[in-house]
Amino acid sequence: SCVHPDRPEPLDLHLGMFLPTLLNQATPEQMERFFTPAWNLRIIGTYAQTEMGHGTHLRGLETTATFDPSTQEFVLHSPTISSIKWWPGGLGKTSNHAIVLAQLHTQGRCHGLHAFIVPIRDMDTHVPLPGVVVGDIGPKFGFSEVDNGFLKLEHVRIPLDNMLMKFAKVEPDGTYVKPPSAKLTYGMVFIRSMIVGQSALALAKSCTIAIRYSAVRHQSELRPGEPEPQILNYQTQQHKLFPVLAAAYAFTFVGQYMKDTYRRISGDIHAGDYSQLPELHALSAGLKAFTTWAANAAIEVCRMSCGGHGYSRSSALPDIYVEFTPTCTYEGENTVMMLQTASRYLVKSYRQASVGQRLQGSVSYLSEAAAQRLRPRPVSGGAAPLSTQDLLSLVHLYQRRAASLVELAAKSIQQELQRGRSQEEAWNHSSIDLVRASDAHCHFVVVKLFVDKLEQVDDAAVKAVLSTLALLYALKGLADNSGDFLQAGLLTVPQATRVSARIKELLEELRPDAVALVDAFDLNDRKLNSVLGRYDGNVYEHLYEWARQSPLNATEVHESFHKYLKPLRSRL
Ligand SMILES: CCCCCCCCC/C=C/C(=O)SCCNC(=O)CCNC(=O)[C@H](O)C(C)(C)COP(=O)(O)OP(=O)(O)OC[C@H]1O[C@@H](n2cnc3c(N)ncnc32)[C@H](O)[C@@H]1OP(=O)(O)O
Ligand SMILES: Cc1cc2nc3c(=O)[nH]c(=O)nc-3n(C[C@H](O)[C@H](O)[C@H](O)COP(=O)(O)OP(=O)(O)OC[C@H]3O[C@@H](n4cnc5c(N)ncnc54)[C@H](O)[C@@H]3O)c2cc1C
Repeated sequence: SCVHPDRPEPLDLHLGMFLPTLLNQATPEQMERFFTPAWNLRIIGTYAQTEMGHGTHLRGLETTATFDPSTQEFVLHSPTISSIKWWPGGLGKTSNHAIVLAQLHTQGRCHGLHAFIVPIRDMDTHVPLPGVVVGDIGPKFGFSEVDNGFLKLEHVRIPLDNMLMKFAKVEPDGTYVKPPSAKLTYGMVFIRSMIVGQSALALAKSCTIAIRYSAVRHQSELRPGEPEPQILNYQTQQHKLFPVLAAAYAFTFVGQYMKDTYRRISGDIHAGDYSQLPELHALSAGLKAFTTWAANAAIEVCRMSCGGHGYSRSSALPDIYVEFTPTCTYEGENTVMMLQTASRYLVKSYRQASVGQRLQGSVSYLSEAAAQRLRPRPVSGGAAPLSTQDLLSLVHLYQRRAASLVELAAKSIQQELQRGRSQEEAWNHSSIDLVRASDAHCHFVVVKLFVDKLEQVDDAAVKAVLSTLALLYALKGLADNSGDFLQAGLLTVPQATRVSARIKELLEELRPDAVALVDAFDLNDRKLNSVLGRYDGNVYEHLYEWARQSPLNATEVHESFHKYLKPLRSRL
């Protein structure tokens, strides 16, 4: 992706959404007219979909685009205060165009959300155009480099061929031509797929900083009379950081898989084959939510594992957190994405498998589970023997947990319906189960992809240490979610005890390779921008140097002494 992955920038939306949306939804003529100047930064655009009143509920968006056949124009309008476009990155002060998502009205009928290219500022003076009220939405939790903005459109007219018409069309007489698939206008699959790789990068940066720092930080006493040990020798420190390290590798492989899958399926879509779009949507929505939630929590674990210095901006961990955390909200709020994966894919696949349909792709295990349900259950009914060494058996355990939770969610809906609830109410009263099912499905996909990746590793030593990481990732996930596995009859209490013991062994096994494993991410000091995570480990001298550079230290006596303290003293 041409987007600068390190720090948010005002051009992120232009590069990360405006250009890709043109590539996906513009006609060849529109590419000529808009893509070329946009590539040369003459046109700078943003993606204006969210409004003050709606971000998730796309069908509830209020901005209208009404076709006027007498002038061959669309009239773009914000009818209410809640319809004002709100949040788009780069909208406040940077962009001179916006791709505006609006409800299309033509010949007296509404045809739902479509994309329109709307000039918002004069190309030379950058002054907002007539009918355009635009500005910045004000300070935020972070993203201070980005002018997230608001946009109020007051009967702004744009030409007919400013509607992105690769799929849907409006004829000069106002006739609406449907797209080959209504789902093509949703978009956002590209960026959700890319965000999975961003989760991996955020984890790699955070655990590189925390593990390197834990190797140079000495604190307290392990054996009386001996020098203070590296804090990386404490089991609790390893228990915090090594699962994050394992997840960083896991998500790196998943991020690559997601990118490859996006490329493959979007290629099919451009060739007119839309059959894989549901799988791509479900996978990108689910993995975006799963990996961002996990990474978001892990960044904080890394920060707190660095003690006080972790809280200093010199560590870079506060900035990594502040810049990463909105990924759980934007591009599809995580809970909503998990519900999409469950409701629009997993439960639908479960029902198809229950009537004997052979499923493909990431849900093929549901067919196996359906066939299993038809076979007589073993008398023992107990959990199968558990190997804490055999990765393939662990993948199978995750698969069975996912199948069990999808079945539990589907049965919950059925029970709610039998209680007389409506479809919508039955789904809403099962949504906790639906999110759990999606989470388990994504967790299975991540574990499976990690293990599949090992098959491609030839170097025996590398394969051995990656296998140890994969085992730790799988067993830690099993321990953290043991309730699911116990409830599904996939784990016994003695087995759970063995898992905990095995995790401790793995932490010890990984200790000698921990620093080499973060060095392998090859994140140079400029990219890390962290005093604690410096490659040379020379933390204290650079921490002192960093503090000395603080603006507050520009003068020995700060002006506040003369302005406030001294006058205050004289009045006491
Ligand atoms: C890295 C660089 C950083 C670059 C820097 C990035 C900086 C951050 C920029 C942030 C930008 C943004 O946030 S942009 C704004 C992001 N906003 C969102 O993502 C909005 C989230 N909300 C939604 O997507 C929708 O409201 C959704 C939740 C899907 C519900 O919509 P609907 O009710 O219309 O749809 P449903 O009835 O649920 O589903 C109808 C059918 O459409 C399918 N469907 C739904 N969405 C689909 C989709 N996207 N693609 C394909 N198919 C889809 C479903 O599977 C259903 O298929 P069938 O079952 O077969 O019918
Ligand atoms: C830093 C940042 C940058 C952004 N950049 C852009 C941009 O460039 N362009 C753009 O168009 N937008 C952008 N957005 C907006 C973003 O896409 C929305 O904030 C996001 O889609 C969530 O929608 P919302 O804010 O309406 O939250 P809501 O949907 O109101 O979420 C609030 C709560 O309601 C819950 N909820 C909502 N619907 C359901 C449901 N159906 N079932 C269960 N629970 C539900 C959610 O889970 C959440 O807990 C950005 C946001 C941020 C924070």
